[in-house]
Amino acid sequence: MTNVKDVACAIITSPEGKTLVVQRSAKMLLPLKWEFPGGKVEPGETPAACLAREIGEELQVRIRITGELRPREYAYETVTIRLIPFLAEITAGEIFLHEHADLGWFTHAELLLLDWAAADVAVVREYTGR
Ligand SMILES: Nc1nc2c([nH]c(=O)n2[C@H]2C[C@H](O)[C@@H](COP(=O)(O)OP(=O)(O)OP(=O)(O)O)O2)c(=O)[nH]1
Repeated sequence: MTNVKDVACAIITSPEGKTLVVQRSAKMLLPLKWEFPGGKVEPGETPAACLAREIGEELQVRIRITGELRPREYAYETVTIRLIPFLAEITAGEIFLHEHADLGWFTHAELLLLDWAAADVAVVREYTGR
């Protein structure tokens, strides 16, 4: 498909096994939907490099990538994205939210109850095994 935007996102887990999710602000596209932190891959950038940059910008922490899930394409009304999910852990820093309305650390059962950005639903199913 033409003009698909690659979006890298991080599924960050804590040592206790909870998963970090962020809530989009009321002023963003997809207002107040929950998503994994990340963003659009820029020209010439690898998805992994994009993720490190976006996580620095959005959360002010550094991460280590530990795995990948299946990329998922989703056609919104105005844009089609390919969401590229990475599994990751925080290696340095304290989270400070720069762009999002809220964040939470959730169990797998709790993840399934959130109001997700539509593209994320398939990723969350694969991740939680539901
Ligand atoms: N970061 C992230 N974006 C997601 C997820 N699921 C999902 O549909 N998206 C969408 C929302 C946006 O349209 C796009 C990511 O763009 P972005 O975060 O770099 O930029 P943005 O929302 O500020 O959008 P824009 O104003 O730059 O167009 O992917 C997700 O889990 N994480």
